Amino acid sequence: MSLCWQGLRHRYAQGPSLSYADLDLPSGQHLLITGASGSGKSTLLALLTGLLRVREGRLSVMGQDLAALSPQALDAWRGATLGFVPQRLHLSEALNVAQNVGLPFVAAGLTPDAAQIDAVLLQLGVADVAAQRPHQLSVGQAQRVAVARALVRKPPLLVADEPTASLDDANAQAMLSLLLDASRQRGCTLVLASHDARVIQQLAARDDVTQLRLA
Ligand SMILES: Nc1ncnc2c1ncn2[C@@H]1O[C@H](COP(=O)(O)OP(=O)(O)OP(=O)(O)O)[C@@H](O)[C@H]1O
Repeated sequence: MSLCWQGLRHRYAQGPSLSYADLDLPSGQHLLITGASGSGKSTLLALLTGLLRVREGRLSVMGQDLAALSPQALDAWRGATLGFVPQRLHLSEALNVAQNVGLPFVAAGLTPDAAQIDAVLLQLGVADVAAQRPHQLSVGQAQRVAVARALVRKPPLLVADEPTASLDDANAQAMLSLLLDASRQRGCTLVLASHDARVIQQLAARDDVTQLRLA
């Protein structure tokens, strides 16, 4: 199982108590988390990525029981296991494209691996803009750079939060294809939270995607 939880619940001190139906996601399956605004998608992503500690229930992500990790071990686990594509791409204007893609190494206290950066830029078709700043990129190029940054440390898990929310149809389609293709090529598990009807319609038809609807 790549993802597995039982009795998972998160209680906000000044907010709702959110409980999640048990799930076993077989290896090779991707997970699409859907649900209306406020149904708990972001909270679930925060639990799966270790940003919120599991206080109730059991949660295993890529074979690791997250509750068993110290805060330091959780940081190290996150750096080695998880590639994250945020809704707003958060590319730094102070850095060029190659430096942005190298940020996951810096965050882990490592020297950016130039060969891995070059390889992922090439794979995602943005090697030619490596020296440019984010504001010089098209929307599509910026998406590719954000996905390259998520993949540069070869994580087995790729997580995207509402990756198409602010995109027109063409760029939304491009982003979705990018995430699916990158996951297939690298053998990653993809976890995607979205309430975008375009995404749900396209992914619902695939037999390698499990849909989790939150109420
Ligand atoms: N830090 C917090 N403190 C208290 N309540 C919170 C906190 N964060 C989220 N909530 C509440 O928890 C519920 C679930 O929020 P969450 O952001 O997980 O939902 P969501 O499905 O991602 O929504 P959206 O699609 O609007 O981003 C909501 O009622 C929200 O108001």
